[in-house]
Amino acid sequence: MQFFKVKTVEETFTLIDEKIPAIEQTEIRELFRALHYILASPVTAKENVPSFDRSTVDGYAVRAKDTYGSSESMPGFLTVAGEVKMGEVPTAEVTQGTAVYVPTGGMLPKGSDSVIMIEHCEDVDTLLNTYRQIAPGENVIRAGEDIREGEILLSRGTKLRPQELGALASLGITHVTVFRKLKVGYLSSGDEIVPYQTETLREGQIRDINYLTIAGLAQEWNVEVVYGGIVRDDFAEFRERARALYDEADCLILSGGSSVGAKDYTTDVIQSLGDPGVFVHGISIKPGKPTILALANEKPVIGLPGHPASAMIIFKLFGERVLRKLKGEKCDRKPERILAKITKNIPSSMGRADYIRARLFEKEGEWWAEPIIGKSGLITTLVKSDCLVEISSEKEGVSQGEWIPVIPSR
Ligand SMILES: Nc1nc2c(c(=O)[nH]1)N[C@H]1C(S)=C(S)[C@@H](COP(=O)(O)OP(=O)(O)OC[C@H]3O[C@@H](n4cnc5c(N)ncnc54)[C@H](O)[C@@H]3O)O[C@H]1N2
Ligand code: MOO
Repeated sequence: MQFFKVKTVEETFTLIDEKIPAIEQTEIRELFRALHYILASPVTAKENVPSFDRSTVDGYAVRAKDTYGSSESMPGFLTVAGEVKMGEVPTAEVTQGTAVYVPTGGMLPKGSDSVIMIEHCEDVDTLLNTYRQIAPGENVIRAGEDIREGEILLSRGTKLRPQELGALASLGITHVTVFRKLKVGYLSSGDEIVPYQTETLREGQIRDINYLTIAGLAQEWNVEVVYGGIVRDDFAEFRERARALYDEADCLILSGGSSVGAKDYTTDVIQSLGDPGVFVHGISIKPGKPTILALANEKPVIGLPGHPASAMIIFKLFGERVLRKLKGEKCDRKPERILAKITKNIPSSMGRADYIRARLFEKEGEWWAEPIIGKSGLITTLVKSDCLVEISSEKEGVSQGEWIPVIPSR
């Protein structure tokens, strides 16, 4: 009889971070096609953004000190000396006692250091009454305030979110060097599992759920999935099919057969793929205890527990981390969590982390999580839930009304 040497959740994350290498291949992508890719070379700014001082409001460019002492009851007086046109270098200059009209985003004219908003002054036939005093730099973005020439804007390993693409666009960068898109191979196992397209099930058969849930998550993470089909509980066939898929992909995901039953061949199949082999078999977590993580010749292999809710939760928690490391992403932060109050008592065992499916709702300005109770073989427990409540291994359950960490799903 084989027993699991279980790892804690924290130990598992540490092992993933230590062991999973980034793929080596990179590619150059046009900026518009680079969303969610991981930067493989740092980007240094070749110019200032903005390249000139600009106004952040519609108003009058002035020398701040010319407004000192101005108030509603005691306005100051300036002479309007012209107007700035958008996208053009101002022809007018600001000198002592003068102001130049400037629209939001317009270039600050020479001599000015700040902009007074139009609602704080009044232009009466080029005589400007100022009803506020303003400080130097007020309502102005300085040249280089957003990005300074020479600075490292983005480091290697940065995930390109829309805001990173925007920052790159501001510099006129049209192409970026990124790690190429990952390709994972997915294989379901089990004599009872049949393609989800099967119209009529024979008694004892189950349609392949995990392919859809796991491939769906992978696609959400910008990873291509190659489906290897369903393999029967036969060691030789399983090994052969797993090997073929492994050769084709950057990472192999096997579902089912991860436990220690007589027909659970996944561990042996994974060990046959290459060294160093399995580094986690069993995590002190519920659900998903029989999870397998391995590295076969630099390629990660993940053995997911067969129960659909377990497979999806484990892939979300650990599979995502494995793929982020493999993609070359810097991942120094834990998954996003929010705090919510729990609606009922949940018992849990010390030394085991529990991830409870739950539904979030707002009541009187506070977030509450209502647990969706059900076995890990029930996919609808995930359909009804929109978050996972985390009960860490140091806790013996949670009490109704207690604030607890929650991982929301999108
Ligand atoms: N003696 C023990 N038995 C089990 C343990 C244990 O610690 N000791 N752990 C249990 C837990 S927890 C889980 S989770 C399962 C994991 O089992 P396997 O990974 O070996 O998965 P299977 O036995 O192949 O399948 C489990 C269950 O899930 C269904 N399944 C499998 N693949 C799919 C799929 N692609 N789509 C839909 N459903 C699938 C399968 O029919 C089984 O019902 O082990 C427990 N046993
Ligand atoms: O831990 Mo298993 O994943 O409960 O069904």
